[in-house]
Amino acid sequence: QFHTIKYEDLKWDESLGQGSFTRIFKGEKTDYRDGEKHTTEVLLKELDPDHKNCWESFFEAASFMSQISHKHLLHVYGVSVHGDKNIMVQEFVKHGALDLYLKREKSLSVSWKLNVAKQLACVLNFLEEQSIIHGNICAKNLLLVREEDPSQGISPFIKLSDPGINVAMLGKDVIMHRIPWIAPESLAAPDNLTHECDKWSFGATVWEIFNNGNPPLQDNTKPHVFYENKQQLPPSQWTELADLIGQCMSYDLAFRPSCRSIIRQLNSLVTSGNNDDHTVFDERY
Ligand SMILES: N#Cc1ccc(Nc2nc(N)cc(-n3ccc(CO)n3)n2)cc1
Repeated sequence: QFHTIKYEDLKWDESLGQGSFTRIFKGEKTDYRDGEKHTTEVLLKELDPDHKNCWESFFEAASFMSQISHKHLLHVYGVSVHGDKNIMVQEFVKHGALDLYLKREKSLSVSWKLNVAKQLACVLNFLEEQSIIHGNICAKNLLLVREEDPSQGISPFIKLSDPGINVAMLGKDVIMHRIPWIAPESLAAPDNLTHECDKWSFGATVWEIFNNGNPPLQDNTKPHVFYENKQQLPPSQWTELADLIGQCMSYDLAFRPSCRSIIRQLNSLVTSGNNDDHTVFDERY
């Protein structure tokens, strides 16, 4: 269910950091087509050898990404296994993960943020139509293919990355670190994710996007208390935005909006031009 790539056709360049249980490197893959040698720039995502028991879930994520294609879904070329190394070979996305970009770029406009949120809603809708659950939607798993260039009228372009190791495979402590992105009902039953779980995570991710990648919970917050007390993330001063995030992050999953409603509400959140000046979240959060 996915393409296997020969280890000797891969070349490792610089390390680009690490996700949870994985290390990522810039690299190249070589393939020989119609007698010619083609070299492609790739992202090599290595599963940590001390988590090799998760290799099935790691490759499940790869096959998940290989089975469907959408303009806002990351392309996965295939996988390579060499000794105790499990490697997922992905398209190299120029500007990397959105969580770091949000933290770095402090003056992103509200229309930039709205545009990115709409792209995420679009791929969320596509996944729901394909009855596919991602299970790990967050700014860390959004990749920035193209920066905006207002002078050329070029808007940002994002892709959703693979979901990584299935949350059911992860220990309790790791699941705790997924609060507040993981839906509350998934804490108790991480092995039966629903489309509603992805909507909860969508709400938390939109919150991140509009909050410049600031951490949703203060370090001193005990994660499980947040759900026990049915707490919400600090609301935006932009009421319509706060309402949408609040609907997606309903503790009662029946109250979470359909993807169509999410898209409709995002489209009605027109940037009335002047809301770029006032802060959508006040600075103390
Ligand atoms: N400096 C810098 C820099 C770093 C990465 C990229 N590119 C890229 N391409 C992908 N296909 C996936 C990722 N990821 C990054 C985190 C995760 C975790 O999921 N993936 N980064 C480009 C520049």
